[in-house]
Amino acid sequence: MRLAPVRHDGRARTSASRGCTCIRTLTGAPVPVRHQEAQPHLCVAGCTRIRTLAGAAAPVRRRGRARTSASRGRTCIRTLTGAPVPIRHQGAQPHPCAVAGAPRTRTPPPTRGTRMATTATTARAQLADARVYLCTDARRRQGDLVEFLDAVLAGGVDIVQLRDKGMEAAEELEHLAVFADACARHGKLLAVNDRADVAHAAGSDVLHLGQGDLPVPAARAILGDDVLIGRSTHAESEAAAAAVQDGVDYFCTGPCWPTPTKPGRHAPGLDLVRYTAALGTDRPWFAIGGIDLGNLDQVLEAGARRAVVVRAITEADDPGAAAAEFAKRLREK
Ligand SMILES: Cc1ncc(COP(=O)(O)OP(=O)(O)O)c(N)n1
Ligand SMILES: Cc1ncsc1CCOP(=O)(O)O
Ligand SMILES: [Mg+2]
Repeated sequence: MRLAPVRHDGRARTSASRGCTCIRTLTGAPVPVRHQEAQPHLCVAGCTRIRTLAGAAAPVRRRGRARTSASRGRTCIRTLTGAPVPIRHQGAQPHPCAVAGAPRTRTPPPTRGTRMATTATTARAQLADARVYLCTDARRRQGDLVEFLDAVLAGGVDIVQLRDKGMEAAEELEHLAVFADACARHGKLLAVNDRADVAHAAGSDVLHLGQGDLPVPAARAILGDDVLIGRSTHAESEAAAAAVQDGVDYFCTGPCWPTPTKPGRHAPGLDLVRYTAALGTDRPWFAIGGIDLGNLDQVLEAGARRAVVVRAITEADDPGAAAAEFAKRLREK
């Protein structure tokens, strides 16, 4: 993944605001990014901005820290809905706001909700160690989201994704704030499905993209390098491509069995799991689709060491115990 050169030009808009436009070229194509600020921009020391997203003005505190000599990462802590969330930026050059004289004080590590934000390095190490990846809806029917998340994350789920198709972004962000707090309590990874803009706004560790979703370079243009990106694969050619594609951190193969959770999706079955295992890739990959505790041994025998699960945990009488059993059996292999 190429680092993105970022030009950050500040210019006064009104007496009370400052606007700047960052031109990012992550995929070769320049992407204008507009900011609205309430005060002079203190990128390194932290500043308060008013950012207008979806028409809503939100105070933003911005913090920056050097990553490598060629790149800088920044995390903005915003309060859009009461819950602070980080925003990650990538830039290849020192941020001109800092060059323009903002005080360069050491900043505390970025935070999301009540937790220390997962650094990209830590998140990638966690991904490498992950065995159980849960996709769940927001439990609106059960009304037990917090308890459910605490149970499954304590039980052994390593990554949890909010997968609630058709939900509007504002509502998704509200639920994701609850997921983020739960992940913070348990030190686990938060994943967003489909939408890079929502992953960015939620400060997610992970974005999951299917074959028909946003192309990976387009998602990287929004998210930078620090958010992990995963892909779905349903055929040998897709799995082989995902194993080597730039910008992909992990991939999933399946469905292993037809599943009502993904209606209409042809199931390539365990042959695809066997094929993927034979690739011998170092890139983390998960088997998905129709996996439960009754057929998990077949998935393991086919060569998978990681699994994505929906119903076998979300519909279990004891979701925490089901998560623990998946974790135990995947880890003892
Ligand atoms: C971890 C994980 N794996 C696969 C999927 C499926 O993604 P996709 O094929 O884009 O289908 P939808 O989930 O978007 O309906 C996933 N979401 N998460
Ligand atoms: C989202 C998705 N993509 C392929 S299979 C699947 C759903 C798996 O759900 P379940 O574990 O309930 O079969
Ligand atoms: Mg998708």
